[in-house]
Amino acid sequence: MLAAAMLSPRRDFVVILDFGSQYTQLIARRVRESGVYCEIHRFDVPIAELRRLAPRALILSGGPASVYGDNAPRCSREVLELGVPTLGICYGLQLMAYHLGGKVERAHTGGEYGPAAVRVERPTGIFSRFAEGDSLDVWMSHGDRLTAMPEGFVSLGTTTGSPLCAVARERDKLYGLQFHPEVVHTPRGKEILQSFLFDVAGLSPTWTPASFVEEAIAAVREKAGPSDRVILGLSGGVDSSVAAVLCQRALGDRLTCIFVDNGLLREGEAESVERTFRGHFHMNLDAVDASARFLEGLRGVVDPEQKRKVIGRLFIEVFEEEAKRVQGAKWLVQGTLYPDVIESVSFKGPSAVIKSHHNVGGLPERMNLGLIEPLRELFKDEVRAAGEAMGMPRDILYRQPFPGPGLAVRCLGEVTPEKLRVLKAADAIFDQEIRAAGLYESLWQSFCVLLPVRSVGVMGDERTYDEAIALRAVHSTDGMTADWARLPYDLIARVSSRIINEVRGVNRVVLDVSSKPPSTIEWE
Ligand SMILES: Nc1ncnc2c1ncn2[C@@H]1O[C@H](COP(=O)(O)OP(=O)(O)OP(=O)(O)O)[C@@H](O)[C@H]1O
Ligand SMILES: O=c1[nH]c(=O)c2[nH+]cn([C@@H]3O[C@H](COP(=O)(O)O)[C@@H](O)[C@H]3O)c2[nH]1
Ligand SMILES: NC(=O)CC[C@H](N)C(=O)O
Ligand SMILES: [Mg+2]
Repeated sequence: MLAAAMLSPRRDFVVILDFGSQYTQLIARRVRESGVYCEIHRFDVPIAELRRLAPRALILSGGPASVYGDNAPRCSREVLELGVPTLGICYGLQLMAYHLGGKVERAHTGGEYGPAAVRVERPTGIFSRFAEGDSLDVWMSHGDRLTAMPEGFVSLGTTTGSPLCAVARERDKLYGLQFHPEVVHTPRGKEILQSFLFDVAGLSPTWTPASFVEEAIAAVREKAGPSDRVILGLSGGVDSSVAAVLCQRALGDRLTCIFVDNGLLREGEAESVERTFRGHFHMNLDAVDASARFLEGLRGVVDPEQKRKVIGRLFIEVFEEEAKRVQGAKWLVQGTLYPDVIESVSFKGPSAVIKSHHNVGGLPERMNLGLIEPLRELFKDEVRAAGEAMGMPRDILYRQPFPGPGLAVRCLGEVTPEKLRVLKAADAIFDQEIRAAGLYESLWQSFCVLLPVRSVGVMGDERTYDEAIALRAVHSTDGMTADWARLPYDLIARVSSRIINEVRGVNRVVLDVSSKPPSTIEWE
């Protein structure tokens, strides 16, 4: 199903057609940062659907193909005849030229990849915030280029490599750029996008966290009607926490949150979730202590994928049992975010399974519950902003991601109560020191891993033969790639000596200095 069929039309709203650029999400981010709601749709969204969506402006993304290529993704020419202000970026510009009678050719010079300087010739439309003769630093990434403008177009600016790198047919509000205004390497790119949104398309910046919260509450109320009961799997992570607070505002007592303590959470985590959501937010919270059951299920299981499968299965079992106890629940809330929605409509090929990630996805079909996904239009930072608009505390909104299978994938080999005790204690020390050093929020994740190795040490003149802890701290923007964090030596030294001194059973601490790829963030 297309995303188009799932999200709703609004007044001040932009559609981005995706031709496969690696920067498409970035375009969306820039538009939203400017206070305008936008959605990404596939390049071949049917024209009738596009009319129904009724965007106030269109942006055509870049893409790896060449417009005359056999399998080139092309939207229909009618898209350019909707009378909607349209900005084509890179491939998007080339496609405009293709449809409107311009000419695109492979550059003999081998293309332009990297920085370039655009000289502004005509400071109008998307260039209206500049002056004639200004030189703009921009980022290029293309092998094809426009060699003849379509009828009625004029040039707004040039570079030496692409004499036609900013063009317009102003009477139809059609604009094209060969360079990428959405990337940070085009420092004034945001002004160009904002000129397009506000000056050319006449939009207003109405997409604010508060307006989103208001609309989302209304939408949840409408979906659940006047009396339906609703359940939500609460992990204490950012997404489910924000979804919970939002749904509580919408539904009050009709919402029940189900929190599964699988015994694989960080030290103090279960207590903190109960304190925060039952105590502070006064929610109906069903906290199930299923730790014994998970440990029993994990007994003797060593293989990482097997562990993940056992945990996933038990999770669903426990959740289903609890859900049944909430009499008459008709809806399940999930914290699906916009990147998940985009992922499910993108045209990428199948990829290899590295780890089977799990969450409660998959429950609805089996449970006959309707789905409520109040965050499905949002990027992560917008979820946080929505949480802030609802007055949620920073320590919930800015927490590091924590995997569903929890400490089980950080306790290599078989998971036992004794190993969990050691891991939790070591991890709590690392966490305290990272926070005390003021580094918690700047790191994507920081945690301990208990290795399945014992080594010899000497403590108080006695020989020890104990466990080893690895410290893992990474920087990342999305978890897809990561680099190990260069933590200060003094901090590492303090953590190491505290863990060895304070955690019985550990006599060695090592540092993980691998990036992803080729490693992964978690060890299993
Ligand atoms: N221990 C748990 N108890 C109940 N539900 C859970 C638990 N762990 C995960 N879930 C459910 O699985 C979903 C997916 O988990 P995931 O970790 O991706 O998101 P999150 O925890 O809400 O947010 P974040 O991505 O910030 O960790 C959660 O939104 C929640 O509904
Ligand atoms: O919700 C989750 N369920 C899972 O099963 C899971 N496994 C890994 N992760 C998190 O995903 C990111 C990338 O992890 P890896 O580099 O280890 O694959 C990192 O942020 C990991 O913590 C999970 N999250
Ligand atoms: N970044 C792009 O959109 C590239 C467009 C086209 N494939 C080119 O090389 O010119
Ligand atoms: Mg989580």
